[in-house]
Amino acid sequence: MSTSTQKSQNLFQVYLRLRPSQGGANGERFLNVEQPDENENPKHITLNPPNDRRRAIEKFAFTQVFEEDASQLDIFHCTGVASLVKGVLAPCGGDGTDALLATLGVTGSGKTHTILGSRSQRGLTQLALDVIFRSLGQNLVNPDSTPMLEQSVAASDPSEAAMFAASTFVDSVYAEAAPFRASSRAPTPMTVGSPPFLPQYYHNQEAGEMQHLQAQKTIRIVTREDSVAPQTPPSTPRHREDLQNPSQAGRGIALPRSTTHGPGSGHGSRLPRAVAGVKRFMTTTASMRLKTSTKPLHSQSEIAQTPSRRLHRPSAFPQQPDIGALSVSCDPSSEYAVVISMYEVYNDRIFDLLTPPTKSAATKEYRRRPLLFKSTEGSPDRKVVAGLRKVICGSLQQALMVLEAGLHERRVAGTGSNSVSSRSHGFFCVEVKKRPNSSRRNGVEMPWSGSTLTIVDLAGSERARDAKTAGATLAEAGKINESLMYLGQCLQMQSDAANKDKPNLVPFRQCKLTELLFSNSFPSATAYASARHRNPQKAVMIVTADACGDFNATSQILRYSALAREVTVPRIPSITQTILTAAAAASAPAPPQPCSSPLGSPTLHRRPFSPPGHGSGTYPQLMSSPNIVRTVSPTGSPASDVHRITMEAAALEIARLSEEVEYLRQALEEERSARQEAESHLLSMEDRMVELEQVIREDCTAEFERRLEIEMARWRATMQVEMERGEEHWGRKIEVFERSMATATITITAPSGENSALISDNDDDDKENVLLENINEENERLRRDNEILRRELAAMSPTKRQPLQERGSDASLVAKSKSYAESGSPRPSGGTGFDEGSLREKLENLRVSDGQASVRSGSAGNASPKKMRKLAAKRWNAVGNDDDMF
Ligand SMILES: Nc1ncnc2c1ncn2[C@@H]1O[C@H](COP(=O)(O)OP(=O)(O)OP(=O)(O)O)[C@@H](O)[C@H]1O
Repeated sequence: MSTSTQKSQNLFQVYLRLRPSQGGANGERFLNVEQPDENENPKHITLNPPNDRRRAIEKFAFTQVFEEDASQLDIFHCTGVASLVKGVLAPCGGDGTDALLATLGVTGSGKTHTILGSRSQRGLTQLALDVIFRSLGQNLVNPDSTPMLEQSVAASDPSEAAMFAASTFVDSVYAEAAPFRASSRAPTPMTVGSPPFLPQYYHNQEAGEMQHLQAQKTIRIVTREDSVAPQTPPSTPRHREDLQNPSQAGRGIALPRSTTHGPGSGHGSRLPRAVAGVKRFMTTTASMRLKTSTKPLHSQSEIAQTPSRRLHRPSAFPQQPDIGALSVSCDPSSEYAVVISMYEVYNDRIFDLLTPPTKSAATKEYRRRPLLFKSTEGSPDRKVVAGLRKVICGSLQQALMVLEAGLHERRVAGTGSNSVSSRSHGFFCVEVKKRPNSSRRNGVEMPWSGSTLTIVDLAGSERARDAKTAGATLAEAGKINESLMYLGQCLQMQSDAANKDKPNLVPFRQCKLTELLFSNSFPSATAYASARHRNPQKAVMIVTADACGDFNATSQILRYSALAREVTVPRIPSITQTILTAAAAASAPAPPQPCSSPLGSPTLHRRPFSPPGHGSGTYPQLMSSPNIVRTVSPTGSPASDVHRITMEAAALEIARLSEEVEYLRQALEEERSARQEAESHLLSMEDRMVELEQVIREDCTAEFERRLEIEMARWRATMQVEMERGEEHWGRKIEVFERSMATATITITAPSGENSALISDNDDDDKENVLLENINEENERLRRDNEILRRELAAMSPTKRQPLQERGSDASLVAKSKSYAESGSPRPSGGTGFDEGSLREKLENLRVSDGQASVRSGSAGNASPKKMRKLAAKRWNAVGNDDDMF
């Protein structure tokens, strides 16, 4: 198991850190570190299954193993965080190398403690930030004094991010610095202040060092009692501001101020106040996050409903361990900008931790929108988390404030295994952007490039039975375990590939977590073709474990994360063999000699195990079974022989039954875990469906409102047009009416003279047209009547025709007309000929030009067309009466 050669081949360097023990199920230590050769670091551990001698002892290899007494500083130095930072800063020019630092382990094993530290000790994140800012020194651009920095960084950022200067962001998130005081809300983690009920020795300023040591000591003595499941039912995720937040005094001393639901709260009621505070402090201080809750939230929607409030500005951050002497070099010919972003992977979806939730218009709930991990226009060959909020920090202090704000939003919950358990995989990204120094000096805006250090605090794997989770928290656990299973597969593939010298085929696209962790591990397909070739990231995984914790969960994690694994110890003889040996020894005072048995078999064997339902027999069956072989002492009495045979059969039966029981127990365990997984999957699916439904409803409502708006606008426009048209119509009518009134007035007031003649002329034209129209209509009618009459006439007898013919038939009329035409003689006026000419004559007659007629026609001109028609008809009748046309 050589780890040195693997160091170069693996995608991850894998370190193991053991936490100070809390005690396992029975407090038995199952994990031992193998002592290394002289001047070497420990690299191997052995895993001895507790209370189960039949399970093999396994041996695992890691890049390095850190024992319980390893400090944060040891971890920082030995895992090579400084060299990761150096790769990111790229002191020799170029874009540098992306780096990934992650922790993996069972819930409560110390992942968050390692990555984020406690209120007295800094974690790897704070230490890495410290090194970055100290190393950049004068080369770091100050966002507050550099105009247009956000714009220029945003222009070179491929992830469609919203860029902010840290001062703007911090002012929007934090309220003004306030002195320590009791409030309705727990203060921000790591806030320094003097709790009102500190015991005397904590208040002693001169004893600062002692306090510090005391604080560290308290961290080391976390007891199992402190971490037992809360009395209240397990709660679901909650906001950090809802978590109880003990303050920190001086250097890492802090006591809680309110009673909580978390572990320790139960003790708090029984212990004196200060002691209870210390007790709770012990359970909570080892992580810088807030661990216990004052108000449990029961579902994700409850979280969504909680509007974000302004946080209390932290007044100080821990300074230990001190790495003031450490800095790495940066590129002196470049200027740098440090850009920070934070997000979490929750239920396989990505949520920004620096963007506050927004209130949904439809549901009135506060929700975060999931983001996509995708290729963008600016990054076609590499996927990026698109649409994050990113903050440009000009100092370590600003970066820590941003980190604090992001952690405040991360989902945590109290479970039976950890009082504040991370329910999501947290990603903290430090992008170190760089461009040539000369860029601004020459007035030419050069694009920013650079690399990213990503620090990941993974959620811990957990067993529902131990964690005592239910409902949404159980569903989350299902998702967490599922994503960790995929991560395990990827890690196993990488170590298998490294061991077998085969190319890495890591199935990292199975879930968001593995995609985010591994997608930068390989050069992209198009990277070689593109001008900017990026190196694969350098990655460090720190596996955390409790040597006395949950054996099954720990061994599972170690199995897939270790760089190499070996089964070193053969199986211990089974119970069957033990019983048989004992039975044989008991019943054989003298060495037994084989003799012919009734069944005639020569040797004694264990009956092979058959799973239930495969013909396992009862005692009489066993006795008659040909597989059973008995040994009979030649000197023994028949009674003792029978006794011995009975014993052997009993031993076999016991062995068979115990194997059967074992088999059933395993099957049951598998079934149970499968059921739990299925249930949690179902719950998470239900949650997802509810969320989807909500999103669809919101979308539908928005769409409906949009369409309604369009329809309303269209309707309003149509109505406007109609109204205008109506107004125009009535305007025209009124105009016509007014004109006719005016004409009538003029005609009445000036019946004679020049004007009168003129008006009369126009009126005459109008009258003529109307009359002509009426005459044509009348003509038509008369033609029809005429036709009818003619038909009637044709149907009559000749005697009856005569009188009518005398009145003049059509034919005679036509003839008459013809004769007039031929003779050229004028037609007699008032004749019965029905032709246009005579009608015109009649019209001419009608246009009697005396003043009276003009008046009448003038008034007719003002009348409606209907009235005019009536008038014309009357006149026609008058004419008809005068001159009978027929
Ligand atoms: N090396 C350590 N030294 C001191 N205390 C530790 C150490 N590791 C863990 N602890 C303490 O154990 C408790 C649980 O640790 P932590 O929250 O880091 O676990 P975790 O692995 O992040 O759990 P989860 O996955 O549920 O979030 C914390 O109170 C922490 O302070």
